[in-house]
Amino acid sequence: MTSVHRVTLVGLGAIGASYGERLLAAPGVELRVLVDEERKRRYEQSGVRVNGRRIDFPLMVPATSVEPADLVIFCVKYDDLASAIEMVRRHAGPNTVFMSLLNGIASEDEIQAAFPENVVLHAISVAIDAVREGRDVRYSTLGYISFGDATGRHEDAVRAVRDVLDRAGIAYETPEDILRVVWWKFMINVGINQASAVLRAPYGVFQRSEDAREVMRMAMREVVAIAQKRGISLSEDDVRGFDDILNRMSPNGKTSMLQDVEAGRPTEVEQFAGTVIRLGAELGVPTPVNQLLYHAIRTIAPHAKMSLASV
Ligand SMILES: NC(=O)C1=CN([C@@H]2O[C@H](COP(=O)(O)OP(=O)(O)OC[C@H]3O[C@@H](n4cnc5c(N)ncnc54)[C@H](OP(=O)(O)O)[C@@H]3O)[C@@H](O)[C@H]2O)C=CC1
Ligand SMILES: CC(C)(CO)C(=O)C(=O)O
Repeated sequence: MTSVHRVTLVGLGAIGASYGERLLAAPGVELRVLVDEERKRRYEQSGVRVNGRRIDFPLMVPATSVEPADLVIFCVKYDDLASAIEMVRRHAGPNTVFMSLLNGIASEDEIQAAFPENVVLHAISVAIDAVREGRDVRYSTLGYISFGDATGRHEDAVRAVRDVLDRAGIAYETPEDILRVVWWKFMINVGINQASAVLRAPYGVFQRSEDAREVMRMAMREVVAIAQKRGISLSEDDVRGFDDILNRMSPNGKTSMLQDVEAGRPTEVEQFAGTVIRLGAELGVPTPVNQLLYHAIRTIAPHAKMSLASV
């Protein structure tokens, strides 16, 4: 792929609407936001706002026949990834590149399994402080997207995605070792998302309280121990290094997991503590902090019946 023209976005929530607004305005980009019939009706009725401005996103249902996308971007929560993958099939052609901005370490493998012949880039969004209430999304910083090709075979796809992000004015980095960065972000989410959910704490609480930061760090250190066993070079410096990013976030901003808890939505706890507990058991790494967080978060938020606790 040499350049990105058609972009299909699935998931018009906190991060999807924030990046979607930029992509919609980008020169040479035809954005299609893929939704089911029910969501289309709902979004058209309520409108979608980003930082207080109504944005008329081009909503498209899966049945509409379209030219394949050059780039598909997933911005759903993990529980909705399987349905999003099915919806996107008609937008996929042999040259479609996929990118998932979901947190956690599993979404790229699931997308690759569904589209084995396509290029799937690894990506995460760092330091964005988007908050969604209903269909109103607000952010003070978009942070940046860190992305790359873990196989080292698709430099052309990386170049094309860089170019479209440049046109959209979305900041990015393309690190040498994207898998390390994905694990680094996983460490952050296991720490701050889960600590913020149980403490009901926006970023300002972590900026002020050494105790809150210590709750977060205790959970992160279990990810560091697991990562090291898997040959991924995370360390205490990475745990401490997150303070710089945290201190730049809006004090009123909230992690996606705290937003889920407050809105009564299912959380991504299976992807965070659930994964840490499972990998810890496989690798002989104790994970008491994540076990506590796992059960605490499942106590305060709706969750799937099948889970780590019931298998
Ligand atoms: N919020 C943040 O600051 C950050 C979030 N992330 C990660 O990004 C991912 C998305 O998070 P976030 O944006 O907060 O989540 P949101 O819940 O705000 O948005 C997800 C959106 O996906 C929509 N959706 C779900 N299933 C489908 C489907 N089948 N077709 C079309 N749309 C669908 C939902 O629609 P509806 O609302 O109508 O149900 C929802 O609006 C998560 O993995 C999160 O961990 C990463 C970095 C920062
Ligand atoms: C890092 C953080 C906390 C904000 O970008 C995030 O990824 C989330 O809220 O899910």
